[in-house]
Amino acid sequence: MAVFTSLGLSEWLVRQCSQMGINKATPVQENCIPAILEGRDCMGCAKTGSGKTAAFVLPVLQKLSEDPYGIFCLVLTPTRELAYQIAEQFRVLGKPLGLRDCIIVGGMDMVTQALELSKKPHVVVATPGRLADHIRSCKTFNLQKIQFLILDEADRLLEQGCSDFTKDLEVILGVVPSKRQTLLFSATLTDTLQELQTIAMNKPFFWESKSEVRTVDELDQRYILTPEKVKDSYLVHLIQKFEDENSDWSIIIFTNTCKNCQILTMMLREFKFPAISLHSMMKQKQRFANLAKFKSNVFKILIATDVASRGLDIPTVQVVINHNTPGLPKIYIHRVGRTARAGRNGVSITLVTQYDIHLINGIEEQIQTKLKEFPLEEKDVLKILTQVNVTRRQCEIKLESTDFDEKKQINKRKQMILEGKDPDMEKNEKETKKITKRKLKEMKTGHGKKGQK
Ligand SMILES: Nc1ncnc2c1ncn2[C@@H]1O[C@H](COP(=O)(O)OP(=O)(O)OP(=O)(O)O)[C@@H](O)[C@H]1O
Repeated sequence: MAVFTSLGLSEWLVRQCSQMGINKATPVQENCIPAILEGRDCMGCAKTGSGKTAAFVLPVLQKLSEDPYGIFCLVLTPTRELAYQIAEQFRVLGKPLGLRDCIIVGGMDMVTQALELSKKPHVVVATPGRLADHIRSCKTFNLQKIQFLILDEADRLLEQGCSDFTKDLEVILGVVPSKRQTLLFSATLTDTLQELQTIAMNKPFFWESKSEVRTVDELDQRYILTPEKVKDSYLVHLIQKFEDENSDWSIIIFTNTCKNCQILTMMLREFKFPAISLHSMMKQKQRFANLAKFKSNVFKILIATDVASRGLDIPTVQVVINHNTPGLPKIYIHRVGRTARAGRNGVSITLVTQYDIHLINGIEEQIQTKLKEFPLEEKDVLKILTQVNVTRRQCEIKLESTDFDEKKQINKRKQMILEGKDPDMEKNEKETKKITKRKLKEMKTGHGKKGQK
């Protein structure tokens, strides 16, 4: 590994790194930093926890110190928690510069953010939706002079699907100068390479870690094959085992929906485990508070949806449990990447039902590694089966008596309004589509309801 001075970084930055305990550059840093300092656009694809953040923060700070003015750099990232984490790296490494940063994310006060933007911070770290809202509604700042546009978790930002950033990105790309340096980073860039190249237009320097295996060597990847209805018992048993065998432990459990996240948290608390949740139906302040409690080890278990699967850097996490098998290999790669970071060891355990075996095959093919079975005594798990399932059912009933589902509906409607859609019209259209689909199916099979013509 190279020392930072040999990469062209100034003394003061090398000193800042060493104060943070960073003395030698990781491969992604060694390769991308000189290219960025030369003024090139850059695409960096390196494994989770390999120091991609510093690979862009350090050269930006160096350039900023040579010609400081605001707003100098814009960083876009898919989640709010990640925006805070990136801003913190800028702040710590850029301390001697008196760096001024500003974080623009949803769920926080817009007026305060607008005021901060108008003060021309050096670095703006934002989630695309909220920044696009500011661009549409506010004329007190502009991004016309930025030197750097950075897309962290770039493939996620360009992905189309449930939370689609493309419209917001269009708004943002419409107001940043075409003469700029564009830096794109992720552990999984390759699927969206084509789209990314349209953003980094100037023959970007592309660096990808060479290894075929797409997860880190220090990660011990395991699976447990379980029937759906025994899954929770395996989870409770696993956590009990970690608690019994380790004095210092912390676990992230990923699950597929906000509701499941909430129910699992309630259930694990019934079993007296120190669990806390993180999902998108929580108020933003609560999300930050819960993450802080987990980071400081007050709570040793974080149960999260994929809102926490990318980028979060919590070195103490030793275990990641996938309560559901991720549908896409790249989601798996990011989830399990929350442990075994920066050379540390870690374990990931994926709970696999008989319906998920094809997903595991797909994951293994992509990561070029075979998962190994996690050894457990099944009879110990079956002993707690009834108790766990009864507790889960009680938690489900408890949650149903709250307004959780109602809140979900309200959030969905709010989201549609923000996207310029009419929630009632959308609902009617959906209903009509459903009815048409059903009728077509009935016509095909000739099984109309009795009495229907
Ligand atoms: N050169 C280095 N030597 C040792 N540790 C480093 C070095 N560079 C960064 N780190 C540390 O490694 C950890 C992971 O870095 P970072 O969060 O940037 O990873 P990443 O590659 O962005 O991961 P992900 O793909 O999960 O977002 C951080 O705690 C960071 O401080």
